[in-house]
Amino acid sequence: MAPRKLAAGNWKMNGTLAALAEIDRLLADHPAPGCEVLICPPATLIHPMAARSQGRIAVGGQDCHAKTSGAHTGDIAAAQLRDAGSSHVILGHSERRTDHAETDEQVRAKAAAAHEAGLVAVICVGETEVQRDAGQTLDVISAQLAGSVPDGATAANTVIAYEPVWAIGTGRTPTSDQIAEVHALMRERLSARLGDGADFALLYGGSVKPGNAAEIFAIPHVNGALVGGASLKAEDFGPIIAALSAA
Ligand SMILES: O=C(CO)COP(=O)(O)O
Repeated sequence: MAPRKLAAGNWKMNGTLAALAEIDRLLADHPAPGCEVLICPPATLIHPMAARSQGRIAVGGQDCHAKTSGAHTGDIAAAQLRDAGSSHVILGHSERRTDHAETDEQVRAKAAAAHEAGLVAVICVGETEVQRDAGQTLDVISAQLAGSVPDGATAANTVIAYEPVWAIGTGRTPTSDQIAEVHALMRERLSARLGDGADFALLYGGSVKPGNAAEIFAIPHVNGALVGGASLKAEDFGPIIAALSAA
């Protein structure tokens, strides 16, 4: 099995019901994309987006709790995401690691909960600019992978996204060689630890735009993208989907 190609959008804390018009535009402009398409909107939009996309676009959450239910005000269980129409959930995004002090251990527990609920976990890793400048990138990625990916991870239930923190929302991207180096390392680490590590979809994320998508998708072991700002509008996300379909 070759890794699947996945164009994933992370809407972060953006969008109200009116933004679902972008789904209609995407479906009209790309009726039969040559890759999987996933959008992870704010939790308030999961159910209406799933209803609107009729299974033609996968819908996901941006976080879940490690427990199945209980007294956790403001949190959402993986099974609740699934019940609302999600098939995926982003976990360990750097904004959650920073804003909510999430640790690798917590991300690992959340991913196990996601798997238990039948969701695909999109687990994020990435170095800060200070860590890159200090030459620690490969060590940081190795440690995050080892700590955040649960033992039950398979290519079917887990996707890994490499998102350098300094490239998120900045318009800056690593060089192709820098992305290739990290993706090769991730492939090697997953293959060493998990039976089907060669088949995991590995995404790049951080300032992916229509103008740089084709170049990024040509890099070995890049099987798609996790797109923030450019996933909000069909006119931007559409060309990224087209570039991945053609890759
Ligand atoms: O964080 C990201 C996706 O999860 C990337 O965001 P941008 O594409 O806006 O840089």
